[in-house]
Amino acid sequence: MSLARRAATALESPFDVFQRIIFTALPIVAVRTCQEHNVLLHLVEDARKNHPATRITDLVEKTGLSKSTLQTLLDYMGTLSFVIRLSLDEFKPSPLTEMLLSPLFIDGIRFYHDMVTHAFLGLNGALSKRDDNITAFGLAHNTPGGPYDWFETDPVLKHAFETYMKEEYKTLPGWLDAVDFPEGFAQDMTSDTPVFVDVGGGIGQQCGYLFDKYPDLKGRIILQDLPSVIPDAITSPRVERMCYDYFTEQPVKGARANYFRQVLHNNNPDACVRILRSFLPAMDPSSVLLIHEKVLADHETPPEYTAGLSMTMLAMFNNHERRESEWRSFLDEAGFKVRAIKTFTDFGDSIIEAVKK
Ligand SMILES: C[S@@+](CC[C@H](N)C(=O)[O-])C[C@H]1O[C@@H](n2cnc3c(N)ncnc32)[C@H](O)[C@@H]1O
Repeated sequence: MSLARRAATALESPFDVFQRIIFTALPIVAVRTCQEHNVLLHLVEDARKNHPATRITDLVEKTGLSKSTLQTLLDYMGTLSFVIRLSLDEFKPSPLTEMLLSPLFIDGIRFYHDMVTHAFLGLNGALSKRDDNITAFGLAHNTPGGPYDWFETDPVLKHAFETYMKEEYKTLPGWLDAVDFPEGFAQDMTSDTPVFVDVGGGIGQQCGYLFDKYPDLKGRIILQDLPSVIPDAITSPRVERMCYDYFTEQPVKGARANYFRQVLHNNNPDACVRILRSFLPAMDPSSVLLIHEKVLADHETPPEYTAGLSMTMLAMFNNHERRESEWRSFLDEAGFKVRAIKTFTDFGDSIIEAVKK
């Protein structure tokens, strides 16, 4: 993909480059609008009923949007191949339309459109303030708190975020393809041994991934997150749910694997050091930290997706995705040494295995 993108960029004229930049916000705006007003749903439902096309006058009636608004929106959606125009007044779904109605696209786009895109637009202003305590997210949403505080008052966006976190990586290789968990972390133990603690584990999708892959795994699987998140989490006899603030001492002692997925990239280096140090008293000689994050090569430009996620961290938390040397440096500062780094996607998704020094 990135090769194709570079080839296309090489062919672009200055006029093309300018349009590409100024219309950047439009795909997410057009898709979110068509989702919210059920435009895509009506196209798909008509196709399922074997209607050869959906007439614009029917869409006007069903959505309440005006004919000219629908024409404009659907013209733009057509340029993205998200719908197909058949005539002046008739449309049908493209091969991509139904995908835009799946949980990842509905909730992931809602989360990015309603929350993150505003923060992107606040970034320039926030950086101009020259104050590390001001985030683009805070400025854009006029709030002193961070995104996780915001979720406590906005259950719809909180649900959208949880679905996005659950669904986004399903099509990529998983971390258990890179790590032999039973061999590496589950030897010589009883059913009382804490084998896996998923710290800031959200609704517990990685706990589910572990016990689905290894149904005979012995030992306790523990999911930890904030009190506002745990009630939404997976209910399974295999998973103990626990409210825990990762800035306080880890209460589960001697766990084989303390796993953090996309938790540390929300926190600045000082906060990461504080979080990691809160695990030192809980680590015994068989305990390992498994940090599941992007590990960017020190001297390379990351892929577009990873660089975009890094911009998201900048806008939302004043943070970024980290290079290998940064991970090594603050793990060292927190009292850990890196035992291995296993990278398992083209986007830098990696497991950093770290042990107490
Ligand atoms: C980016 S999400 C990652 C969720 C999950 N690990 C995953 O990868 O799907 C970060 C998680 O950290 C949790 N979190 C934020 N602050 C926390 C804190 N102080 N203590 C524990 N969890 C926290 C959030 O509620 C959220 O579920």
